[in-house]
Amino acid sequence: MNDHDRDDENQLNEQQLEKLRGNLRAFHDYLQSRAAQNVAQFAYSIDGRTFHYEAPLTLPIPVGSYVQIVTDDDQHYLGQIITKSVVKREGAELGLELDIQRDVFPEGVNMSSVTDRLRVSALEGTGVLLGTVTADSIAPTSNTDTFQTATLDRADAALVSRYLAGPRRNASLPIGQALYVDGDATVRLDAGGFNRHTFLCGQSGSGKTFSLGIVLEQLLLETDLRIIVVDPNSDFIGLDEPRPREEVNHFRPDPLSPEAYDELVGRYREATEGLHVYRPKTVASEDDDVLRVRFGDLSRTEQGTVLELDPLDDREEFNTFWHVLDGLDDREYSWDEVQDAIAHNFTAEARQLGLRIENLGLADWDVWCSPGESSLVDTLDRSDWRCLVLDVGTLGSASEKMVVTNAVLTHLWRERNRRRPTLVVVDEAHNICPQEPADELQAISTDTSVRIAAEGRKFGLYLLLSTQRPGKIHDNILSQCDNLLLMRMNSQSDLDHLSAILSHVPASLLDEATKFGLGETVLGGKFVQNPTFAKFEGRISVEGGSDVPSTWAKRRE
Ligand SMILES: Nc1ncnc2c1ncn2[C@@H]1O[C@H](COP(=O)(O)OP(=O)(O)OP(=O)(O)O)[C@@H](O)[C@H]1O
Repeated sequence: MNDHDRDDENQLNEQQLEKLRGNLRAFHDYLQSRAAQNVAQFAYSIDGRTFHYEAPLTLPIPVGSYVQIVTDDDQHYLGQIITKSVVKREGAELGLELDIQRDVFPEGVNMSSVTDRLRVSALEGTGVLLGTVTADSIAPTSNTDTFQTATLDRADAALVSRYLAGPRRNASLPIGQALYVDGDATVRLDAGGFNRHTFLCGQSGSGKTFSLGIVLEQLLLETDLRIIVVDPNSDFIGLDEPRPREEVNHFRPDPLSPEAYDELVGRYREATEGLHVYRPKTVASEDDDVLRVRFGDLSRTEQGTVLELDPLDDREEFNTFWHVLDGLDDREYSWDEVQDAIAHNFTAEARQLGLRIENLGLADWDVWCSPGESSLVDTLDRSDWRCLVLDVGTLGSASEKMVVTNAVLTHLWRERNRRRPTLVVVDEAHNICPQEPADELQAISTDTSVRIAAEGRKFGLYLLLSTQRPGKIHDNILSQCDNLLLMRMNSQSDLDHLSAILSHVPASLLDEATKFGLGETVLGGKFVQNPTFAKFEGRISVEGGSDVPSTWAKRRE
């Protein structure tokens, strides 16, 4: 064996080198994972209202979830995670002496020791202290509830349930289960919170309509609040029809026994006795009321807008029109009576007016009451109803929808001094109160909605507006909404818009909406104690307005 051969033998071959590298890597990973496991899991509070925390990456505490905090002196707190981020810190330096002869390395490689610095990743963030937990209460904290070292862990379902049940003087509306809790924790809305305006938004398919249905069902079951639903997609025409037990159970975590189902349905039928579904004559069944208004129910401005009359550009016609209306006995005139009066006015302007009506096709609208026929607006004045569902979705034209909606909103505002608590629910609200109205009818409905949003509360008029396009709603209305129900929303600009206008839910919680699944929501405002993450569950009534089934896409046999 010559010197050269001996050198080759002493040197590590590729396989041995790979093994050495592997061992070093394994040792590194072992120390790294030990370091990660040893990340402290602690919290401290310097103001008694909020806390800071650090925890291992593996601790499942999503933003919005509940945590239990126990201090060194055994004070227990319930907290909620508000922000969460990953920090990477430099850990200890790891050094390894290599007991290997220098000449075993291939040429150019020279190693007597290796060193490596561990890098430790951990969670850190902030939260709010929701209360001090004792055996019989969860009391608000004060600014003296400061602590330096406390352990932090996920809160158990029993504690979260206790918190969510809260001390309530008002009726509670169970709407589903809290998210991020191992076990059942029912989320209940405080019915008293509906004396504020409410904003519900989420992108298409997030479960808005289904969830709104649950809120309405619970309001019907548990309160006496009168409800008017402006329903542009015919989604709530089955609100008074309970589903069969199997279907009800399909949407519940705790299936109802036949007896419990009968009891619930019995109560629901009672609660919906005063529910009337108003539908266009073309589709109304015997049980439905006919969705019609009198021309005289509209304000003069609305009437002129329907005829597309401009007081200055069309001054002659406009003036004739006003005189015709003045000649009618009282406000309760029908469209037919107006047309009749125009036909009996033999002036040139009246003839122009008649032609205008004919050309606009106004006489063919389905929404006009015949002479003597009772109008939807008459019902608004009565007190023998509990809920009115207005199926404007089936009306023939967008203008007819707006006419009915305007007639209702204008009347409610005009009669506000009656002070009858009424929740006005408007689905697809961006069509009724847009930031930028597309036409005169929209401008009128926006104007009335802004008034109701600003001053309606003191007269008992509360809005519940639902939309998938929060950026399109008039800012002066959005800013008046004290309750928020946010479902899945992918658009960051919409979320930024919401957080700029609404202050009751921190932006970091709103941002969670991008991760929501079907039916999941964050609730904030007067109807919950603090922002609450939930999944809607427990729909009772039939959903209307379903999409056309995609059976055409089925695989061919
Ligand atoms: N919490 C839920 N549990 C079970 N099914 C749900 C839930 N929420 C919604 N769904 C179902 O998901 C589908 C879509 O829901 P929904 O119509 O309420 O969505 P949406 O946000 O109103 O959509 P769009 O704006 O397009 O009308 C429906 O078939 C509904 O039955």
